[in-house]
Amino acid sequence: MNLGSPDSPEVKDVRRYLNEFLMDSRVLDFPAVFRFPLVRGIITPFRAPNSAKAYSKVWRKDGSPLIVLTRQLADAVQQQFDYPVRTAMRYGNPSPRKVFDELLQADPGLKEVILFPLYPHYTMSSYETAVAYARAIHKKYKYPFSLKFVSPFYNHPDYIAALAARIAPYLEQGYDKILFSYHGLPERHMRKDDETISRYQNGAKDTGFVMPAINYQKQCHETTRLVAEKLSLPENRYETTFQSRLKQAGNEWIKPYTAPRLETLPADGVKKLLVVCPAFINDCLETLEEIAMEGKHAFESAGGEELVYIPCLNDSKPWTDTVVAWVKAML
Ligand SMILES: C=CC1=C(C)c2cc3[nH]c(cc4nc(cc5[nH]c(cc1n2)c(C)c5CCC(=O)O)C(CCC(=O)O)=C4C)c(C)c3C=C
Ligand SMILES: [Fe+2]
Repeated sequence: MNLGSPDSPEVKDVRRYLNEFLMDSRVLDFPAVFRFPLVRGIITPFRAPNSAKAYSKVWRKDGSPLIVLTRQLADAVQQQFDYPVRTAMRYGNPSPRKVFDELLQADPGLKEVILFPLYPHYTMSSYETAVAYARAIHKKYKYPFSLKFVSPFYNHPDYIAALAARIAPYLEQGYDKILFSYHGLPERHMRKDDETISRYQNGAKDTGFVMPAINYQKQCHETTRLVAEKLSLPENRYETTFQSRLKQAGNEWIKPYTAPRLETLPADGVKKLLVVCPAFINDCLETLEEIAMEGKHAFESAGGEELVYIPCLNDSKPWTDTVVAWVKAML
């Protein structure tokens, strides 16, 4: 299960998608009476035309990169797996309901579905909303099978090894610095996540998955640390930043921000920059447009010689093998 995309890069479809996404109380966590006018009256009308232009730049013949690449991962997993493998999206299509219906139609005796949220890091606006939504649909429509969840995996040795294998060939080409750029979050979300984590640690909450003991920001730093250790990166050759800030969701997001850092790195002597985005399992708007296009332009206009974007894990062999192994271990 991944985040989801609009059905097309047309403004009307992007508008519908943004409305669904931003009305999620785990994403824009303001009380509903403020959220509704903010999303419908301010954010979506202004953002939809710009986002539609951005989507058009990366849209493929067969659809949005996020949807197509998630499907390719599922197909690669299916090659090694006897049970049906399907993709579902938190927002837009295909919805968990459609996928649950199809699975049940194909096998009316279906006993169990294992849901794999394609988010390495736990936070309420990504992993938690995917799990909560799938659970709500499962309960509402009284599906006769049980649901199990793959836990967040930001520090799992197999995920770290798959990331290191993805990055290693790029290091051989030579580089001054490698930037680990993660999706950003409003500071406010971090405080809420900290409360959820401590409630869970005190045993008051049974989540059905293994809740990390540390918050999103710390999970991201831990991913960077473990990958750097695995690749023996010297400390002065890598940094962690946070991208994709939506100002209307709150002024203070977790820092440092990716965009301004890309503009100051050349003045710090960084000529060749590698960028990897470990919070995203599949390439999408936020990696292909924001980093590989806009970020590259910003870095190179500020005096950098070259920004090389390292693609997400997608359906790379070490990652596909990891997905297969983890799910088989849960059967
Ligand atoms: C309050 C706003 C947002 C929070 C919090 C947020 C968290 C978050 N998002 C992802 C993963 C993705 N986000 C993507 C797009 C996207 N994200 C936001 C806002 C928040 N995200 C918006 C408005 C959009 C839409 C596009 C745009 O207008 O910029 C995507 C790409 C989707 C695609 O179709 O390609 C992904 C993936 C995570 C992992 C996360 C929390 C850690
Ligand atoms: Fe996002």
